[in-house]
Amino acid sequence: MQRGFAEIFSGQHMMRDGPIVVAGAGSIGCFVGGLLASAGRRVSFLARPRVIEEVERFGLALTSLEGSSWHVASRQVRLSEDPKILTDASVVLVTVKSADTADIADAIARCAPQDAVVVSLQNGVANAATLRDRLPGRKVLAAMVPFNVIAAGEGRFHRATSGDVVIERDAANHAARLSVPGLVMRPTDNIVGVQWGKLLVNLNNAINALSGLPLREQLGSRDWRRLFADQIAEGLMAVRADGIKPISPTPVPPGWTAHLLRLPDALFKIALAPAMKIDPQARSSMWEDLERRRRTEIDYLQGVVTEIAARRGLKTPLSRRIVALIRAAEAKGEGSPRLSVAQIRSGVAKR
Ligand SMILES: NC(=O)C1=CN([C@@H]2O[C@H](COP(=O)(O)OP(=O)(O)OC[C@H]3O[C@@H](n4cnc5c(N)ncnc54)[C@H](OP(=O)(O)O)[C@@H]3O)[C@@H](O)[C@H]2O)C=CC1
Ligand SMILES: CC(C)(CO)C(=O)C(=O)O
Repeated sequence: MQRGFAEIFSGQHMMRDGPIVVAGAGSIGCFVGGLLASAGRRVSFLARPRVIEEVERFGLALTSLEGSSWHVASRQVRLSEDPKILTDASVVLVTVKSADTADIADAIARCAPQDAVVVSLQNGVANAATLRDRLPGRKVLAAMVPFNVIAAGEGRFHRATSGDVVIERDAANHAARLSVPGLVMRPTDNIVGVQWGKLLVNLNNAINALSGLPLREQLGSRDWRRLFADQIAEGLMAVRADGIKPISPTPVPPGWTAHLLRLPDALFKIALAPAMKIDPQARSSMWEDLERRRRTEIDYLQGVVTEIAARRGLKTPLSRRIVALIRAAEAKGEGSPRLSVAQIRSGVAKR
């Protein structure tokens, strides 16, 4: 056996003792990677210079809605903008936005060991497939992150909603290997259903980004919830037309979500408040993209719905309108356009 490559047997698989490398450390990567480091795992961050400077200067101060906190000193993680940091990875956690998946896959192909296990912690339903296409012969696991992370600056990352990560089950049990205090990874035999269920929830990312409101305020208003419900109804119609059975990331089944969202405020609070704990500051990752003048993931969320609809001859006017509004906001580069429900619905036949 080679020095430094102590192999741990688990089931039929072996795992090298190399670090976990977070590929594209931003909100999710710093939070998940930080929790792993705080539990004593060796963690490396492939990150942009601004993130490296922030972590070098402040370390990581991780907090959660439930009141837990963790501090990770900068010396507890290795940081680099050079993909060569992937060279000794045993696990690579992919946490870039969907448009960057192909590029990060190419970096993994060039630099990471062939037996490093690649885990996608991204939203959308196509990232694991992109990684598999570009990383032939490598083990790629899809996972779904249900919680929101706020990047508050100066190394502070706050988990602003709750939930466990769900990860594709594998014989080497990466769900257990990557679970540490504060971070539970639950294995599933149907990650595809889980990802499509999350996609339906993520259709609110664009609505939230267009509104400019915190998620809690937005979801506290029936008009906004009705808009989200109409968006889910379109998404569900498209997804079902493609023969997909989504699994909800919340305790509410996908078929019921739209009905519950349409309830009057008082009833909605009673029905969903226990399941929906949201920090008053939480906003969707797409809102953050608009604010930071970055490309959004709209093509991988509403864009998937409109693509299925086009193929199946279905009408999804609200999804099309929202794609157009997000594209316009990206092009303008002025952050959230802070639209009203009526402005978003303008020109879209009401259900
Ligand atoms: N934020 C959230 O609350 C949640 C996010 N998600 C999903 O998780 C995924 C990650 O989201 P999030 O953490 O918000 O994204 P972020 O944009 O915060 O983080 C991704 C980071 O990766 C960097 N990056 C991209 N390419 C490279 C590269 N080649 N080398 C080094 N760094 C790179 C980006 O830099 P740059 O911006 O300069 O390109 C950015 O800093 C997305 O799919 C998102 O939808 C899921 C649940 C919740
Ligand atoms: C807010 C949350 C957790 C669900 O929409 C999310 O996935 C995101 O912001 O991308």
